[in-house]
Amino acid sequence: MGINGQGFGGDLIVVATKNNGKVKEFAHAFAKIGKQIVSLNDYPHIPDIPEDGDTFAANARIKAKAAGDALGVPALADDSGLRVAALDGAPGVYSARYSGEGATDASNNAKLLKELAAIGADLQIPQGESTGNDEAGEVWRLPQDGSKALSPAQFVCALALYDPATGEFVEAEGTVDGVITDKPHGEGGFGYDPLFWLPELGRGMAELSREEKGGISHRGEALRKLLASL
Ligand SMILES: O=c1nc[nH]c2c1ncn2[C@H]1C[C@H](O)[C@@H](COP(=O)(O)OP(=O)(O)OP(=O)(O)O)O1
Ligand SMILES: [Mg+2]
Repeated sequence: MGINGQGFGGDLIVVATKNNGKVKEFAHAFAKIGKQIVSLNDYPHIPDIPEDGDTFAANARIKAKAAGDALGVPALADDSGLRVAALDGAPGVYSARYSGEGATDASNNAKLLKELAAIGADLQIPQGESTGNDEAGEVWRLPQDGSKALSPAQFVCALALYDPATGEFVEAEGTVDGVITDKPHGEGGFGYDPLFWLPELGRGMAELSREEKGGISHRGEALRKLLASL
C-alpha cells in the first residue's frame, strides 16, 4: 500500500469525508503519530459521492475509491452508523439520512427518539440504580438524572484505505456497545453521541473528551486495527 509508494509514510493523509465530527477525531488520532489530514471539505470540486452500498464496508470502499481516483493519491474513508436493537438494527447504513432529505444530527436524534417512543421501547431499568450485570459480568451504571434507557445499541465504523496506483483496499471495522437514553447527555462528539450512553463507564459518549472517545469508540477501534494491519 502506498501513497505513490509512501503508504501512511507521507505526512499528509486524505480522509474521504465531509463530516467535520469525523475530521476532528481523525485529525486528533493522526496528530499523535505526526500526521496531518485533509478532508473532502478541502477539495470542494470533488462531486458528492453516492453512498448506495448495502453495508458499511461497501460504502467505505465506494467513498475511498471515488476520492482516491479523483485525487490520484491513497484515500481513507469511514462509513459508520448506529444500530439500535429495538429497531431491528435501524438506522444502520441509513444513519446519516434517517430523518430524510436535509437531515441534521438534531433531526436524526429527534427521529430516533420518536421511533423508540412509537414502539414503547424501555429497558425498564430502575432509575438511578445499576442494573446488575451485563453479559460480560460488568456493572451497568445508568444516568442519575432520571433519564430512561430505551434500547441496547451499537456504533459501527468501517474504514477503507484505497490506493489508486494498485487498486488495492485495506479494510478494518470497529464497534462499541451502549444504550440509547431518552434524554441527551454531554456536549462533545457529533451525530448520535448525545443519546448514546456507555453503561460500563457510567458516562455518555458526548461526555467524553476526544482522547477518551478515541480510546473506546468504534472509530478508534477500526483505526487501531487498520494501522496494525499496514
Ligand atoms: O462516532 C459517532 N458518534 C455519533 N454518531 C456517529 C458516529 N459515527 C457515525 N455516526 C453517525 C453520524 C451519521 O448519522 C452516520 C454516519 O454516516 P456516514 O455516511 O458514515 O457519514 P457522513 O455522511 O456524516 O459523512 P461522510 O459520508 O462524508 O463521511 O452515523
Ligand atoms: Mg455519508
